[in-house]
Amino acid sequence: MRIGLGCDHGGYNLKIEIIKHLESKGIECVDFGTNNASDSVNYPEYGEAVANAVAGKEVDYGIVCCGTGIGISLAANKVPGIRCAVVSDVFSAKMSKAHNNANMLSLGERVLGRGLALEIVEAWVNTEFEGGRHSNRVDMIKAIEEKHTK
Ligand SMILES: O=C[C@H](O)[C@H](O)[C@H](O)COP(=O)(O)O
Repeated sequence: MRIGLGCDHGGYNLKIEIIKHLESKGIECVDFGTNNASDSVNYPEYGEAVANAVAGKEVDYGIVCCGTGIGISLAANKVPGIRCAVVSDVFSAKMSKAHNNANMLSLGERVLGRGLALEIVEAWVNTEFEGGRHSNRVDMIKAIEEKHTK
């Protein structure tokens, strides 16, 4: 599995912890920046970069971090084909994959402690989409996207 990661300055330290964790499990990580926590940058740039890589199948999934996880997820979700879930608990992390087939996860460094954040990542990475009745609903999300991008 190959995962793309991105963040702004507010999510940088959490992103580094996540990369360390994923690499320790043998998961390949591609880092789309930013590269430090001290220079103020704009989260839409990094949300879009990771989302483009996911949509273009350069990576299998994306994980993004900012202060709250909200802004960077909003940017990522503007890229067609992206379903980026902002998550702050383990149950929602599992459901975002199992029911919503989220292809990106977004976390807030100013919201979550390191331990919970890594548990969320672990749960999300190890959960599969259940398909079945949920496939139709995910297709309906795609149909909305198509209706509004024509
Ligand atoms: O949703 C946006 C993110 O939480 C940003 O990380 C946050 O707005 C950055 O704030 P500041 O520029 O005050 O560090």
